[in-house]
Amino acid sequence: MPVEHSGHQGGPCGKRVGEEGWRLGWSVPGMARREEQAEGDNHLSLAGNERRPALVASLGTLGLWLQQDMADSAQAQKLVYLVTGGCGFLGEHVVRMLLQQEPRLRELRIFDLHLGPWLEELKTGPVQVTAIQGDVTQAHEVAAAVAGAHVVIHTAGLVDVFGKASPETIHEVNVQGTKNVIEACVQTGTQFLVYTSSMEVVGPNIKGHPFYRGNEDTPYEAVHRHPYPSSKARAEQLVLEANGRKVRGGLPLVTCALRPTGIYGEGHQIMRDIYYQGLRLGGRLFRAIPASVEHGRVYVGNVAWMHVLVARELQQRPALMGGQVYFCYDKSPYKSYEDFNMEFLGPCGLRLVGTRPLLPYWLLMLLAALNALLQWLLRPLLLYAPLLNPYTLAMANTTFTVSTNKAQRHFGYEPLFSWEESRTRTIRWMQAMDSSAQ
Ligand SMILES: NC(=O)c1ccc[n+]([C@@H]2O[C@H](COP(=O)([O-])OP(=O)(O)OC[C@H]3O[C@@H](n4cnc5c(N)ncnc54)[C@H](O)[C@@H]3O)[C@@H](O)[C@H]2O)c1
Ligand SMILES: C[C@@H](CO)CCC[C@@H](C)[C@H]1CC[C@H]2[C@@H]3[C@H](O)C=C4C[C@@H](O)CC[C@]4(C)[C@H]3CC[C@]12C
Repeated sequence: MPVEHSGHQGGPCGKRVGEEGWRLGWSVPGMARREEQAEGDNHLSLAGNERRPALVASLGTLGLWLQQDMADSAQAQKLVYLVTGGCGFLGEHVVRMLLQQEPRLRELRIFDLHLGPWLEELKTGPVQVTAIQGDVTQAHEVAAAVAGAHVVIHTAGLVDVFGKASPETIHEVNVQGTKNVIEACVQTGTQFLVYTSSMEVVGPNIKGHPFYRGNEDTPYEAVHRHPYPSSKARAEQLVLEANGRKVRGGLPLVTCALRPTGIYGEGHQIMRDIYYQGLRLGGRLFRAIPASVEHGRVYVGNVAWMHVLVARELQQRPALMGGQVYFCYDKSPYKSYEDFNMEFLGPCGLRLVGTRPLLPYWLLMLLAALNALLQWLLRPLLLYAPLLNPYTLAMANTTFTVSTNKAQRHFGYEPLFSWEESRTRTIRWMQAMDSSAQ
């Protein structure tokens, strides 16, 4: 069961486009709808040109419309957005979703410790895309990036439940980094802040209590010992407490937090690791968790869409949405962590062996504890960071699922991608990844 993070191997996952294929082909259903609408408008104006007697009057009206249209779009394209962590798994989807779905965007700033080469392709579009290499733990770098932005979407974070980084570093990035973002908004006069929180600010808790299809108001004993959930919980609290603070110029800061459950989709590193692990095991994975343990999952495109929508609607309904938290949800089915992964790994040729866990839970716990010990012993020599440790085992083995419509009620959220689409896109990405490895 203990596995290390993957090396690269080819596998039976199909032969399609190269690894970057999902990036090049990136589009959303809403985009198609906007194109259809534009075509519809063209038909209308052509039909108008055919009616000769009314031509002079129509041209005059057309001129007025055009002027109005140009004025509208000049007026419309006025907002500056900043996405921190914009080159991460979720951040990249948020960036692309904003470019496709936020017509009022004038400039999009992407702030990240590591900038991706794919940013270059975005710079040729109508929106000014500004890539900023920077560190959220450096207050002056954050302030410089935030200055002049209308909206900040703060997704940057250190996501580590495997013991790769020290607790101090996790705290520094996730808590101090978030403090820096809040202070930058206050000092420079940015009024809207959306924070990417996590289901883990709620649970699962260290006692292993199930959270079965709960919502934002479900009582749950949130107890954190692990540095990652503790840091996310503290950062979320800071963001929510900052709601209503006066920013430079005197207007109130409006903040809210989105709490995704386990995100999946194109670019998901852990899915990649599990896939390569399965290949190393001869195309098999061995069931470790009972199928009855439900683990909440949400498609990355829908999480990105929720960020775009919440950022937009926060400006329209600050009184309702300011200081609120929203779970991220869609129509992904409720399943165990392993069964859910098989929705994608299965079509890529992997098999989950066993209808029940193959090892007793006490043995898994022992292996997880052994991994933790090995990590500690080997730390001076090398980084040993397997997927299985006492914390990840507890996460995978505790029911935590969400059932809510708060986002729909507060800001009209509906998932942009159906479950079938989310599944297909994720499978295609895995197949592309596999063919590029061969
Ligand atoms: N992946 C999930 O399942 C999941 C679930 C719930 C919440 N989240 C949250 O979503 C956010 C994004 O997670 P992700 O899965 O995309 O992770 P990721 O590691 O892919 O992305 C995080 C990004 O933040 C950047 N970053 C890290 N430290 C930074 C620093 N000091 N300064 C500037 N940038 C820095 C990284 O370079 C990276 O691009 C995180 O805040 C995470 O806590 C993730
Ligand atoms: C016990 C193993 C047998 O197959 C499986 C171990 C799986 C774990 C590595 C993952 C189980 C649950 C995952 C977490 C969850 O989906 C939610 C998260 C919240 C987010 O904020 C960060 C990622 C994560 C902690 C995610 C990490 C991987 C798991 C622990």
